[in-house]
Amino acid sequence: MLAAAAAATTTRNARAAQRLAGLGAAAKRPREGRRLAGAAARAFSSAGFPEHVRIVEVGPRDGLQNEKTIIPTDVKVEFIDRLSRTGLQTVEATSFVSPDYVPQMGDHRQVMERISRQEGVSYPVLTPNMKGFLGALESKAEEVAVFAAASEAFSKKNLNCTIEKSLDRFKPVCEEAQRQGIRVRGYVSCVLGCPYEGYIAPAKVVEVCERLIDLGCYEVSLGDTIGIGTAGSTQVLLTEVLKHVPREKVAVHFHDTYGQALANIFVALQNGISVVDSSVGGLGGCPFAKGATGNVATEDVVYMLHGLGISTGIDLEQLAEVGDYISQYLGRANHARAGRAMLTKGQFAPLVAP
Ligand SMILES: CC(C)(COP(=O)([O-])OP(=O)([O-])OC[C@H]1O[C@@H](n2cnc3c(N)ncnc32)[C@H](O)[C@@H]1OP(=O)([O-])[O-])[C@@H](O)C(=O)NCCC(=O)NCCSC(=O)C[C@@](C)(O)CC(=O)[O-]
Repeated sequence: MLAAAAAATTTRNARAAQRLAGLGAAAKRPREGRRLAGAAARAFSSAGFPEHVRIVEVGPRDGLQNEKTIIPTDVKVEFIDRLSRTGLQTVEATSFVSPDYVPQMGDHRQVMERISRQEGVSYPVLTPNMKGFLGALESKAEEVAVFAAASEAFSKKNLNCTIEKSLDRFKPVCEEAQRQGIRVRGYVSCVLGCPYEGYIAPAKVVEVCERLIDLGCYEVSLGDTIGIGTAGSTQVLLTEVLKHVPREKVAVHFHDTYGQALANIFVALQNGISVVDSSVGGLGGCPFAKGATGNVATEDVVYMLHGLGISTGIDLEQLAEVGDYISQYLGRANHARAGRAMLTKGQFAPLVAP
């Protein structure tokens, strides 16, 4: 399946490269790209990097949740549908949370009803408690996510309860999900720092990760909620986490406040991690972490991954168009550097095509 996904991407990227570079020069570019990607893949996979990375696109949820003006449901549906056609395997669609806390996600039911679900694409939704889970179930969600924090202060702001209480609330969610055959993903926020408490000890992150895995989460995503991490602190954290949690159950989720997200993802890849969360156009922010910027841009992550010879199954050109669509709708700058470059006339087409 991975080989098939990689082959499909190769063809799509080759076509994209031809279109973007202008046919004269492009005729050779896809071949050069493939050669480069092959050489990079050999070099990096022998150094322990994954051969394939699954991107968890969180734009429709993390990306939009902090927008102050309510976005029409039609636009959210169009956004999700466009993302689903880019080769992404996972598009986090919405949150079944209280509209008093996050008004932007108040149309969760309508979003789930109206999206065109593509085969092979998962549409997880956030469910902080049984009320949210039951709503998700009625909306035929096939995957949900519970979200804890490694910081008590953040947990109180985000979920209005302690970490322990949040885990108590997740227990019946995970049990019922298991009975219904629904996959549960876990998040841990503030893994590299908290807007209220500052430094967070890696041991605390490990403890919450282990609790989520014990509850039945198939994967835990480590959230650098305020984008404060560096390559150094990411490595220190992963060294601890990977002593206790199997590598294949760990994902990373970086915000890009300090511009370090790509470097941190590179460190995660070096540690063999193969699931990365991101938002097209670098959208996003958390209503409970003021001043933190959006997620790392998916376009930039995919460009880096393809450059390392790591397959994603994603058509980068199509993805860049979706990032542009939503940025234009929101009337804000597109924060994806690779996305902007690909869409700018006269820019060099990417050479890589894994
Ligand atoms: C969890 C609660 C609900 C607790 O909030 P609470 O006030 O303690 O809840 P409650 O159980 O006392 O209920 C209060 C009211 O909320 C209702 N309620 C209760 N549950 C739900 C629900 N699921 N959906 C809709 N309504 C709900 C409930 O029915 C009741 O309504 P009333 O009787 O007063 O009319 C609240 O704190 C909440 O909704 N928080 C939202 C947090 C959130 O969405 N944060 C952003 C996502 S996390 C994030 O961005 C970080 C992440 C994942 O991206 C990773 C990273 O970057 O770090």
